[in-house]
Amino acid sequence: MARIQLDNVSVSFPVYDSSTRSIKNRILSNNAGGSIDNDTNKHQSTVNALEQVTETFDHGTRVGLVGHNGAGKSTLLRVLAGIYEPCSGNLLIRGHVAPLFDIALGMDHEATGYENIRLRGLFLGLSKSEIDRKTDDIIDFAELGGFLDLPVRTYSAGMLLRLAFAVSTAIEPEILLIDEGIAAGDAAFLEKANKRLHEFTNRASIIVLASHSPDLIMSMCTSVVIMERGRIIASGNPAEMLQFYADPTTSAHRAQ
Ligand SMILES: Nc1ncnc2c1ncn2[C@@H]1O[C@H](COP(=O)(O)OP(=O)(O)OP(=O)(O)O)[C@@H](O)[C@H]1O
Repeated sequence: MARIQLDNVSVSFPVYDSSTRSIKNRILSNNAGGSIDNDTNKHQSTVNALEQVTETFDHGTRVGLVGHNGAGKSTLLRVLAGIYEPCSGNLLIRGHVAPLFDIALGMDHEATGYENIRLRGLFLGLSKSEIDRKTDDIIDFAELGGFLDLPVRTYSAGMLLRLAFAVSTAIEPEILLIDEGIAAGDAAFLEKANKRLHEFTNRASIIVLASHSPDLIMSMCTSVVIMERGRIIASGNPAEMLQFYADPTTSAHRAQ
């Protein structure tokens, strides 16, 4: 059974050569982003993107990550995808993780569309024989015809998206990570992509979706986690959590 367990997971980014302007920082306290630690001696700041996140997502969970800009949603998804390592804490992931963001990651812009089907497939953890079995389906779905023989640097943004989306959704996901905004491509492709996304999500055991859209959260999620400055401040059922987030008297609202 798929499972995600985060135990006091923290992620911070050192930023060198930063001007720390502490007086200005104190006057203009920021509402977005994680917390910032300044070390004036070393001209270094540290952005604390995730701080001591402890949470468990079990089989059947469809969780929405909600929070202001810079609250840590994408960082959390990237930690779950193995793109970022936690600086401290423990992370246990049981199940094959499929990230549906940075979907062109692992592609080589000098290689052809066909070659990139293999590259991206390997990047997503497919074996060579699995890629062989799925290649016809990917080609049919992408509808790029003769362009698959050309280097992908010659593709438009929408064409690249077609190819990347076709490969990314050809796998059998156990844990599906989605950052909202897979919205390039023309209308015909978007309709097809939405249908495929629906089938794809139905096959996943755990979904973690970062979104600013209450409608999307309500339609997809069984639970919601509210993030603020790198921390989880509340979690529960979607309707209650969205109400909490929209409540002008809570800190979650003031941080927007
Ligand atoms: N590569 C990086 N270097 C330095 N700071 C970073 C980096 N990536 C993210 N951060 C910081 O980490 C914090 C969390 O960012 P993150 O992208 O996770 O937020 P988010 O909740 O996804 O925001 P949004 O809703 O705007 O997409 C922010 O303060 C951001 O400035």
